[in-house]
Amino acid sequence: MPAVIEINALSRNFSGRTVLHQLQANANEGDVVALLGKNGAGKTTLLETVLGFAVPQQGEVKLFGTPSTEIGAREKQLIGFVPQQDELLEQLTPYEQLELFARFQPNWDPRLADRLSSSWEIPLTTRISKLSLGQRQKLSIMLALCHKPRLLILDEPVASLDPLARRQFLTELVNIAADQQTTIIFSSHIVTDMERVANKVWLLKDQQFLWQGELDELKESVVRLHLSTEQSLPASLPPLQILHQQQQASQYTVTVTNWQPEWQAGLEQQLAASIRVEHLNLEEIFLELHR
Ligand SMILES: Nc1ncnc2c1ncn2[C@@H]1O[C@H](COP(=O)(O)OP(=O)(O)OP(=O)(O)O)[C@@H](O)[C@H]1O
Repeated sequence: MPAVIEINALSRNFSGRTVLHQLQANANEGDVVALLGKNGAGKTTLLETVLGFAVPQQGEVKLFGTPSTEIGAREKQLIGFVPQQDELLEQLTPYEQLELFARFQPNWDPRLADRLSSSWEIPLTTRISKLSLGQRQKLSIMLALCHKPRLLILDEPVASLDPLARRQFLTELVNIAADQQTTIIFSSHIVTDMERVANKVWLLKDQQFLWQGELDELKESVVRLHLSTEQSLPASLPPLQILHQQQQASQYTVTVTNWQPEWQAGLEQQLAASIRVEHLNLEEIFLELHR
């Protein structure tokens, strides 16, 4: 079975300025991918390219085994998308918008739609133009979720949601990824949320994936070492890559990548040091990688 998403040597530029360079990644059924990057790193550009909205200058993206710029109506029905700026029809009410959308979606789940609209208190009979930003965002999420997509792409879906709605939304995501084996690509600046639900991370920096792989492996690789030694530390510690280093007398704090637990004993011996390894959460890792 082909991967749900295959990104192959993908490059994008705007007016000669490279935004994405030679990206390579896969996502399979049931993967929940956290797409991370600073403002302007290229997250929206990548998601829109994955969806086939633009032809890349180099490389390609395949969805369900077909180039994303060539997918037909049948594959499109397998995709749910929450864009950064919603595309709701201002003159309709949420009820009318949901009805209209459901008409074109054979897999529409009316019970899920009823449950979400009631727990999210969507004012079903108010014109969309009169809704708050958070209510609009909830409605956009419903349109993407309720037809039971096999691929769900969410570009900053929770920026305007209150903490309660965000928590409910995350629970829905976890459920659909587990129950339906939906593949989810999720971009957000609320990194703690992503850490709760993602099993993979795609981290964009300087036009490339600085990390593309399992979240657990990233958390094992980037750690903070607390060293106590009377020796001065060498400038580099290959194969570790030092991201940041601080010293107070004989105490060093060194944040590294490429860490492997089995190296601890050898490093302690080499540096005549005792070492405590501190594991970081995803937000701390993101900050360390952007120092
Ligand atoms: N249509 C376009 N024409 C020219 N440049 C563009 C276009 N779309 C995006 N860019 C540029 O590409 C870069 C990446 O933009 P993109 O919106 O993909 O970033 P992002 O990671 O989604 O940012 P944010 O977190 O702020 O939403 C930016 O420098 C942006 O100015």
